Parts: sequence; structure tokens; C-alpha cells
Amino acid sequence: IKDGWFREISSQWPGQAMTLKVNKILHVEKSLYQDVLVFESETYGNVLILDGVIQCTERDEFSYQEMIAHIPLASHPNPKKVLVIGGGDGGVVREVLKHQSVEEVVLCDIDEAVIRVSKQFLPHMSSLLNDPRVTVFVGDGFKFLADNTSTYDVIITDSSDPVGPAASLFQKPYFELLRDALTPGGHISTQGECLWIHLDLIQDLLATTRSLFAVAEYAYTTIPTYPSGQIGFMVASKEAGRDLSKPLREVPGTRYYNAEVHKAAFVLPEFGRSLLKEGKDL
Ligand SMILES: NCCCCCc1nc2ccccc2[nH]1
Repeated sequence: IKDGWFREISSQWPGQAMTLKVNKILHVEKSLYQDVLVFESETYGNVLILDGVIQCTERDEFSYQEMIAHIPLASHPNPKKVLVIGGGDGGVVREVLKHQSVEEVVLCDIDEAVIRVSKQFLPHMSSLLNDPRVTVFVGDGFKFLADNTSTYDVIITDSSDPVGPAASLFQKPYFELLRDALTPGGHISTQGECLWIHLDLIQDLLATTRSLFAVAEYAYTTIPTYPSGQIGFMVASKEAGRDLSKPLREVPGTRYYNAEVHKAAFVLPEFGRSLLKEGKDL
């Protein structure tokens, strides 16, 4: 932080940096896995930074949390058991609980500091971590998935970027574990980075996911405080012929997500569509 501004400089997005005006530093900690910083910003509420990268802000988090949760959930006929890997801030859990069919949500985050800090400084995101339907585990998602095969109808991977503790969550072995932890016809969504910056990674991830799941597509949302103002999701199903872009029910109490936005999220600009299209039947 210099002259009152936080600058998100990272080798992951060379030559560009989102900057946020800082009112007050609220928390600084080195956890077992990463540097944790929370500050009160001038115009985006409280902001969570992990290893120098913006993870979420109170003002725009709802875009990401709603879309990564409701796209796989609303397109699934009857989700009952849901697993969230990462997402220690609790925002995704808050969204999952909006689905009446959901009986149980389990959250597995590797870093207890993220959960603790989110409860203290991001109350609107972490409040429902105490809901009776929610169980919170602190541990490695890899091990958790391997110990819980054929269990979950939807698994959401709300990870940070592929540099640091989340790197392994962007590799094929992880997607195999996801597939094996799903019930038949299960859905996944994962934090899938941005078309403007990570097109190569997204292409690789889609190829991997398509080799393991019956259907897999990339969808994205707009969000001011992520690099280039948008972020995407890998969305996949074990059910052949399932249309992930088709919401099967309304979701109450959202501020970004709705049925039209759900469908539109899969419509890609030409530079993305041509590279990510299934079967390359161009
Ligand atoms: N550079 C984009 C980073 C996207 C991060 C998404 C995200 N935000 C999080 C907050 C707490 C725990 C895991 C999280 N994953």
C-alpha cells in the first residue's frame, strides 16, 4: 500500500493493476499457507487480499458468489448435498442455501485463517457458516474428495488463482477427484479465471474437463475488482445431454443472477468462442 492506495500487481496479469483507495488497514497476518490482508476501502467496503491478490470485496462479491453457485445448482434437477472447496469467506455457502432442495452444505477450506478473518471482517459473507445445514472442515480439498466418493450432487471450487496454495486445483488429478466425488448426474463449477488474461489456461482446463465429464462449458460474469473486470467458471456435468445453460428453477433473493443472466453467461465473444467451442465444428 502506497500513498493510501492498494495496487494489485501480479506476474499473473503483467502490465496491469487494479488499484483501490485504502481508508484503514484492518488485519495483517501470515497464515500457514498465505499472507492475509484485510482493509477498509473508500468505495468497495472491506476487502480481503491473499498473497497480494484481491479475493473479494463487500461491494461486488455477490456477482461472483451468485454465479459460481447458481449456474451449477439451478441447472441440476434436484441438488440435495453440496460441497464447497475453498470459499472460506462463506459467500458461496450463503448462495447455496437459497436452494430449497439443498439439505446439507459442507465447506472444506485449507486455511482456517480465511474462515476466521472472514467471520470477523466480512460478516455479510460469512454469516450463514453457522446455519444448521452447514458443516465446516479445515483441510485439503484433495484428501476430502478422495475420502468422499459418489457423495455430492454439486461441488463448487471457489479457489484463489493457480499460483500458491490453489495451484493443484487447476490440474487434471483434481478434476478426476471431483468427478469421482459426484453422484450420477452431478455438476461442478470451478473458479475459471478470465478470457482476457488466461485464455490458454481456460482452453487446457476445458479440454481436461471435457475428457472427464459428459458436458463441460465456460461461463463468465462481470465484476469490477477482478483483473480485467470479469471472471469465469468451468461448469460441467456427468449427465450426457444436460444443458448447463438452462436454469430449471427461479432463485430467490439474488442481486446479479437471474434466468436470462444464467443463459447469457455462456455466450462468449468471438475470440473466446472460436477457441473454446466443443468439437471445433467451426
Ligand atoms: N484473481 C481472482 C481471484 C478469484 C478469487 C475467488 C475467491 N475469493 C475467495 C475468498 C476466500 C476464499 C477463496 C476465494 N476464492
